[in-house]
This record gives sequence, C-alpha cells and structure tokens, in this order.
Amino acid sequence: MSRPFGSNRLPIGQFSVSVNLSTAVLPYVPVICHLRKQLRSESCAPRFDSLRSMTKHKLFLLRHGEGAWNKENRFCSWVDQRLSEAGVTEAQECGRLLKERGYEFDIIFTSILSRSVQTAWLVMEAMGQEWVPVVKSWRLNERHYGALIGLNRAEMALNHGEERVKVWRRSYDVTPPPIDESHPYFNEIYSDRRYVTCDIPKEELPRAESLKEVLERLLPYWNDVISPQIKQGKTVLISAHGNSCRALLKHLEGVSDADIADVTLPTGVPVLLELDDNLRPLKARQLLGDPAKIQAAIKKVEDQGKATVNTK
Ligand SMILES: O=C(O)[C@@H](CO)OP(=O)(O)O
Repeated sequence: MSRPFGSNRLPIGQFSVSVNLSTAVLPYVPVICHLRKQLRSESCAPRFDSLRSMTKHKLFLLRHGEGAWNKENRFCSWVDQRLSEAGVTEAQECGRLLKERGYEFDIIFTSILSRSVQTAWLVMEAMGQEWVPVVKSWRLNERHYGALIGLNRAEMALNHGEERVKVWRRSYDVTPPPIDESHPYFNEIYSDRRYVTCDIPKEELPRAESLKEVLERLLPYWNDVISPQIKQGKTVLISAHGNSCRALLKHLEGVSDADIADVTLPTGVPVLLELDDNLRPLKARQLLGDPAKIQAAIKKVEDQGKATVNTK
C-alpha cells in the first residue's frame, strides 16, 4: 500500500503513532524558508565573513640585534655590518624568550643585509628550529639613508640641530640627500654582488629613501610573497631593520604620517602582531620581554639623535 506523502509512524516508547509530517511541518515552513534565504542572501555574507576574519594569525617583526655601527652611533643603512657582541647576545636572548613562550615558526623572511640574516640564525638556533626555511629580499633592507650613511648622529645633531636629525630619522616623507659616486661607501654598496640578485636592475635601486619610499618598495613583497604565507596559516618571523619594520607597522596598523615619527623599535626585541584573516590587527602590538628594559632600550635609540649621547 502506498503511504500518503509526508505521513510516517513516530515511535513513542512501545507504541507508535501515525503523523502527517506535512501537517506537522507546515507551520514552520515560512520560518525555514526565511532561514534558507538568509543563509544564501548577500546580506548574510558579511556576518560570516566577519566571523571568519576573526581567525588569529601571529606575525613577529624583529629588528636585528645591535650592529657595530649602532654602537658607534653612525647611520648604517645599506652598509653591511655584522652584529656586535652585545647584538649576538640580544638575538640569542630573543630566541630563548620566544622558545620559553612556546612559539614556533613556519617561515622566516630577512633582508639581504648580514645583521638581519645573522639575527634570524641566532634566534632559530636558540629555539632549536634551525631547519625552518629562510627567504631573503632586498625589499626588507634598512631604509637607504643616502648621503647620511656613515655619519655620526650626535655630530649631525650638533651641526644641524636635533630637530633636523629627528626629521631625517623619523619623519614619514622626507628623503635625505642622495648618495653619489663620491661618497666613501658608494662602491662598497653598489659593487656588492648581492645587489645583482635583486628583482630590479641594480641601476634602479634607491640612492636615498624616506620611510614612505621604504613602504613603497616593501609593499609589493608584503602583498605578493609574505602575506599569502600568513593567510595559509603559517607563523611568520620577519627579521629586518628598525625602519623596514616601522614601515610595515605603519601599513598594518594604519599609523598616521605624524604618529609614525614617535614609533621607535629597539634592537633584538620581538614585536608580536595578532592579525585577522584580512591581516588587520586584532589588538595593539606587543613588544615581548621585560617592559622596563624595553623602555630603556627605546630611549637609548631615541637619544642617539641628541647632540650629546651616551651610547653605553
Ligand atoms: O643606521 C640605520 O640605518 C638606522 C638604524 O638601523 O638608523 P636610525 O635608527 O637612525 O633610523
């Protein structure tokens, strides 16, 4: 015998009752249709997007450990200095701290300057994660300080005033005078083999950069290479420089042109950013480590631009 559409027998204990499902479900049909429509509708999509976009990604930015010229208070920029003894210790301590807190990296990006590569190695060694792939690009290099390269900041402050030096060091869109062939470090920089490995011809590499110009050369690399890795769920460490990290922070956190002048990063202190799926920060950046030591280290970097400076 054929059963009428929608009718069924519902077991209730040892009995069963005949139910006409179409009658039982009928009052809920408008609600079900509404819900189905809502789930499919455009207006529903952003709600799901915003849920999805809450997914947390951890991104770590690290300014390399102290380099020899940080200690001598000279603009170092594209001159390839290795870490000082203190810089080696800073990088190792940074690695130990990250290990203690249980962080693990899937990929590391560095500039092509030795101090950022060396820092990444020391961090990974201290973490016991030496196997993690390291990818290098000139686009993460320190800002090109042009003709200021090699000069002593305190002497510059004496000759040109502290304000002028602060503008050169920390403003967003002021480009220092360009380096030219007569500069004592011109050949050392532009005849270095690493600069023929770049994704643009050597002749097109910068001769001086504002922070804005750093961001402009860094952004394509961030968008095309680094951020897809983060979106795939990888935990990324960027071991770079004071100003390349500041440029990226400005971009990710939407820091204003004026406020970025007050952002200073100390050497060897990891900065943790928690990002959603659209790579927007979910909370304020965290500088990891002892807050008092971090404050003192920030002050030391800021004071480098004073006319009299204690570099101890
Ligand atoms: O010397 C440089 O290239 C940078 C730091 O690495 O200097 P400043 O802190 O003055 O931007």
